[in-house]
Amino acid sequence: MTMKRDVFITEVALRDGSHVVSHQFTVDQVVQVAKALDEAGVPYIEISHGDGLAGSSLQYGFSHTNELELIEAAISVCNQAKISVLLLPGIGTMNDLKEAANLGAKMARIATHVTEADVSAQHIGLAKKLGMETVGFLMMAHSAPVEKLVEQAKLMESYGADVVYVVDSAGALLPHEVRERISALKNALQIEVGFHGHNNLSLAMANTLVAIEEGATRIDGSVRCMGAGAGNTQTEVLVAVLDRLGIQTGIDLYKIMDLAEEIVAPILPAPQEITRDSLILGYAGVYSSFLLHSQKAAKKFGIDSRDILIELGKRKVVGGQEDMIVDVAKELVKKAATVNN
Ligand SMILES: C[C@H](O)CC(=O)C(=O)O
Ligand SMILES: [Mn+2]
Repeated sequence: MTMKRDVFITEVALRDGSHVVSHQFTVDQVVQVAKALDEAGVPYIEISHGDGLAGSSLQYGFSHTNELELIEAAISVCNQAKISVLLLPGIGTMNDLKEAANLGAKMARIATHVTEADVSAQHIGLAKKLGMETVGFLMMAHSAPVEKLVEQAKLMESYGADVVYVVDSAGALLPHEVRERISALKNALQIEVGFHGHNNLSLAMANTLVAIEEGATRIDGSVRCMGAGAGNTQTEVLVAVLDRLGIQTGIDLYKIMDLAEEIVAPILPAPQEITRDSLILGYAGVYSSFLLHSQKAAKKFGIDSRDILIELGKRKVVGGQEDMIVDVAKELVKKAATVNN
């Protein structure tokens, strides 16, 4: 029997949550989480390095286990859930996508900075050719005006995307800004619209509900908020809230609560909360995955990680510019030395 779903949830703890464990997921962890998500009725489970396919590198952090091995292992234990992969053109290649599709990944999410959708044309085209459900993922959506977002989403639609997402990578969007963006996309596009939130300003749930009110039907969540920064919209809470609203997700509430408590919570290095640093991410509009890199640099150079993050926000740094974190830290140290002399 096919499950009626009003909203389709993509669980991202095994991809966005990879940032939380510095990309050290093991096969055993992935198998346990994916199996339980599948049994709970989650329709899509994303698995890749936190920065997408082929993200394992000095720049982004090396993975413990090759992501293709993780994808293969997850597919082997899922009966109904489809495995999704994330790919950032320039990090992942066409070949990486082909390998994931050959293993059985059914959905490809092609992620670009919100103003750079044109670099997704080839990858969206290839994903469609490979028979994958294809999503355009417009990151750092707070950093461009609504008209720009619409223009870029239309490009992704024209390349063949089945869905376009508003991605609040920095957890910086306020509810009225989510409303404007989702409603503009709903008016301009023929395809489905999605929303991916981060909880740095404690607004992930509110923003997700606004997105659904405006017609978004694809929603990302992470169990126990296991995602970069303060994490994403908490999946098990979202399932409960949507159930109260009479919106069907097809996900079993008790089962997703149990897996959150018994399987995911023990994997977290610390419970996900809004710390002063993750709050600054949302406040300054900085990519959530810069958190751990900035904390590391702050420790190394003996400065306040908030100062690094605020400066990165001023410079409007985008994903892929992780090397700027150390540059900024060095400049701050130099500036402080000049002031003190
Ligand atoms: C590569 C990023 O971590 C993608 C994402 O989840 C975001 O921009 O948010
Ligand atoms: Mn994210």
